Order: sequence, then C-alpha cells, then structure tokens
Amino acid sequence: MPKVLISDKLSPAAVEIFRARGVEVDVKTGLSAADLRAIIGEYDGLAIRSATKVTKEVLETATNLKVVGRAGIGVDNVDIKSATARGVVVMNTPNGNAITTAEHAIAMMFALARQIPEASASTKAGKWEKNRFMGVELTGKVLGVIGCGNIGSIVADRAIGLKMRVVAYDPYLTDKRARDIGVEKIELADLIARADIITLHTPLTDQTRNIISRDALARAKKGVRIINCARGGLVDEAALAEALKSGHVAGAALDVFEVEPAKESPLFALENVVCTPHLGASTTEAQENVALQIAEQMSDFLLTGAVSNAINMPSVSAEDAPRLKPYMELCRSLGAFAGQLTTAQHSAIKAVTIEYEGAAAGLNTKPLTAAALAGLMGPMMEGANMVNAPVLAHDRGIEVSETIHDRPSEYQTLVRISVVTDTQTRGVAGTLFAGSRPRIVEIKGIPVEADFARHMLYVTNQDKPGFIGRFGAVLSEAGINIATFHLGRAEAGGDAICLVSIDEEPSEEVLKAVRALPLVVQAAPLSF
Ligand SMILES: NC(=O)C1=CN([C@@H]2O[C@H](COP(=O)(O)OP(=O)(O)OC[C@H]3O[C@@H](n4cnc5c(N)ncnc54)[C@H](O)[C@@H]3O)[C@@H](O)[C@H]2O)C=CC1
Ligand SMILES: O=C(O)CCC(=O)C(=O)O
Repeated sequence: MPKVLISDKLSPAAVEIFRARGVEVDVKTGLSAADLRAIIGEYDGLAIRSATKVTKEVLETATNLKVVGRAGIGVDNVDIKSATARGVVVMNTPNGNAITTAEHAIAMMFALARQIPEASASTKAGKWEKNRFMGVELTGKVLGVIGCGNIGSIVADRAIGLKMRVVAYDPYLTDKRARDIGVEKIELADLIARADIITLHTPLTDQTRNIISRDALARAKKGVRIINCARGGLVDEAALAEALKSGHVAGAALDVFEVEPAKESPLFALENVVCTPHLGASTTEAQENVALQIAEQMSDFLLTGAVSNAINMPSVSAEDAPRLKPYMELCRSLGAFAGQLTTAQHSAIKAVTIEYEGAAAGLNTKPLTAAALAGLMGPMMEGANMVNAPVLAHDRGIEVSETIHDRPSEYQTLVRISVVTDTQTRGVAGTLFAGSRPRIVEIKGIPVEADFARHMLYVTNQDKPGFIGRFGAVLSEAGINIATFHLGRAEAGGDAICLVSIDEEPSEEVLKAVRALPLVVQAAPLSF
C-alpha cells in the first residue's frame, strides 16, 4: 500500500480521501528541515501547501518518493529541477483556490479604496474620525491586471462587474482570450502609465521579479494603488515604501512578501498599506477544494499511474491510464532494447525518433515517448524514469522527435524506435500481442517475432550454415537453458539476427565464447 506524508495544514478531507482510496497516510506538520529529511525516505508521496520547503537536500533522502502534491498553485517551495532529476512527479491544483484568491484581491482593492482597516481600527479606538477617511470610487477607474491567467481573469471579470475599465498585460494572453474575458490587452509600459490600480497575478520568474520596480513606480500615475496577492518579489518593497511615503503611490495592499513569514518591514509602519499574512487561498471552500483535489490526484497517480496537473510530466487521464499501460510497457521495453545495445557499443546517442502506427497513433503519445526515453536512458542513468528521462535526454543534447503515421499498418498497432549514434542508426519495432503483450517484430528492419524476456541474448551474424549449431553448443556447455529462439535475416546469405531468451544472465565467459564463434558479428546480453 503506498504511503503518503501530509506535512502542512491541509483540510482533514485529504486524509479521508487517501484512506478511502487505500493509501496509508501520516500527518506531521511543523517539521524542521532535518526532521523531514529524517523521515521522508519512508514515503511514496508528500502532500504540502506553502510551508514545507521541498529542497534538493530533502529530495536526496527521499529515496522512495514518487510524487509531491501541492494543495494550491505556486510550487516555488519545491525544487522542481531536483525533483525532476530524481524522477519525482510534482503536481498542483491549478483551479482549486483561484476564485478565493481573486476575491481576496478584490477585497484588498476595496480595503484600499475606502481605507477600511484604518477606519475600523480608529472607530474601535473610539475616535469617530469621519473627516479623516475620504475614499475613492471604483466605478470607471482603470484596473491594470498584470498576468491574466486563472486568477487574473477572474479578477478582471469581477472588476468588469464593478463597472471598472480593465486593461491587461500578459505576453501569453491571446487576442481572442482577451476579447472573451472582456479586457483590453496592452503593453506593460501602457498599463503602468494608465492604471489607477495595478493588481499582480503572475508567478515569480526571472521575467516577473520586480516587475513593479522603482522605475515602474516612477512612471505610474500619481495616486496609483498597488495590489499583490500573487508572489512576494514581484514588487520592489523598498521602492514601494519610498513611493508611498512621498505620496506618489496612494496605497498598497500586500498578501505576499519578499521574505515570508514577514515579521518586519518598512511597509508595516505606513498608514496607507494593508497587509495580510499570505491569506489569498485561505477560505474553507478553497482549502476543501485543494485538499480533495490533491488527495485524489496523488491517489490516482500512486494507485493507477494517472497523472493530472503535473508540472514536470505529461498528463495521463484516469480513463487513459489502464489503456496506456501496456503501450508504456512496450515503449519502455523497446527503449531499453535500443539503450542496452547502444551502451554495449559505447556510442553516444545523437537523436531518437519514435514512430507510432495503427492504434498507437491514436493515443496520447507524450507519455509513451516519455516511457520510451525512460527505457532508453535506463542503461545509462540509474533511476531514469518517465519524469526525468526527457530532461536527461535534452541535457545530453539528444534530439527527440515523434512521428505519428496515419498510413495503414501491417500490425494492429506498431511502435518503432530509431536511435542515431555517431556510427549508425539502430531501429527496433514492436507491437502488442493480444492487445496487451509487448512483442518485438522488427530489428534493424529485419522481421523477427519475439516476446521480451527477463534475460535475452542478441546476436548478429552472417547468414551461413554452421552458426546455430555452434551457438547452441556454447550455451549448452555453459549449462544455459534456452527458453525461446528467434531468427531473422535481411536476405539469404546476408545479415542475420538471432534473439534468444535464456533462463539466466550469461556470464562474461559465455559472451566471449559466443563472440569468438565464426560468423558472429556482435553478441549482447539484454534484460527486461
Ligand atoms: N496569495 C495566495 O495565497 C495565492 C497566490 N497565488 C499565486 O497567484 C499567481 C497566479 O496564479 P494563477 O492565476 O493560478 O496562475 P496562472 O498560471 O493561471 O496565471 C499566471 C499568468 O501569468 C502570466 N505571465 C507569466 N509571465 C508573465 C510576465 N512576464 N508578464 C505578465 N504575465 C505573465 C501567464 O501567461 C499566466 O497567464 C501565482 O503566482 C500563484 O502562485 C495563487 C493562489 C493563492
Ligand atoms: O496554501 C496557501 O495558503 C497558499 C496558496 C498559494 O500561495 C498558492 O496556491 O500558490
């Protein structure tokens, strides 16, 4: 039974889902990094919010970990690169808290426009300062939305409902989507110059860090108000504090900070600043949503291999997972066949093409290609799997391409992997026998039919009399039992191949003896 650790405060609904799905679950919150490192090796899954930092060091001791599930959106507390390199899937819940967070941004906008926190504190202090708090109306004001994805577009929708004029900057927003949302798509400089209120809804990346910089603040309208419910680091906090003090910026509302937890900041002393402690997603509804969603997604992955909302792996729907399973096995085995031969020849791979024909051509081929690469990279890299293999291939400069054929196939389904090295191109193709059993049907363009077996011996030879008898004699003298024996040849007297499945791994002596036989060109052990 897979075992999951919940290390941040998640709705109890998550525990119920895990248990109901047959996943063992422990809840241990408030762990130090050292505590987490000490116990993470026991777990197949780790469910988190934003407090747990899944660092390279934590991942190093997470020897059984297969999946990190973020109950929320931002995964900046997870070292994605290290997780990917170690083959750990990282998934999040992109929609579960979007409405709630958009509502927080809107609440912040009203709080700023009417100075509600200060007015409330003053009234509770018995001051009744009616003349001190003069607000601004939002109707007709220009709201500048930076980042118009899930949350930004909900904010825009709500603001349009408030009769605001909404302009948006998002380099990845299409004109059609902008029209559908009802926003005017403009460049960042225009947005900065035109907005009465600027609200941020992008992830923190190299491009968005300090997107509201000292310079941007200087170019903004006098009296602009800034809202950040996305990520600390999008706004230059020191420059913002100065602009607030000078009166150039009329107010700022921040839910997120450069350093969290934010225990001190020059912004805290300023009257026209509203702060909340990263509460954007903190509603009962959102927390229930993300907890349920992450528990379902992680259970699906651990129990069936279905992948949804993964940051570092192609999706496989719960419906597709059982259908894709035998194909993934076929692709992984074909990849492993090619990878073992390439490694045996110490040749560097330059390119890989994976061709899909027949039924395979109609499937979601992204996970199949990932499985083929996992098989291919496996002999070169311990721990290669579907998550890290595409990255490993990319890092090694291997060009990966997919070809989907819609031509009729001789087989009901066919997958062919061709590996290009400095010296040759090696192709191996396979099908699913009876719809589920991976079977080799072609090697180097030569037809040969063989099931994959735990131990195999692959021999290429010249097609001349005498080879089979001598080869059988070598194996028999070594006491190796032959389970199946398959032969193929390009043409009579030409290149021939022999693929045998044997009951044990051949020793180095046996391999040497086979390679020394007349007519033998190459002999390589394979295991699947
Ligand atoms: N305060 C809180 O508690 C919460 C904060 N968040 C944060 O809110 C942010 C937005 O979340 P979602 O809308 O769900 O993400 P999303 O991925 O749906 O949208 C982000 C948008 O930013 C755009 N973008 C990327 N680079 C950009 C750039 N250089 N300039 C302008 N736009 C750019 C993307 O094209 C995308 O449309 C994330 O940082 C997330 O972590 C999310 C939930 C709760
Ligand atoms: O889990 C939380 O409270 C923070 C939510 C958040 O920042 C996110 O989902 O990106």
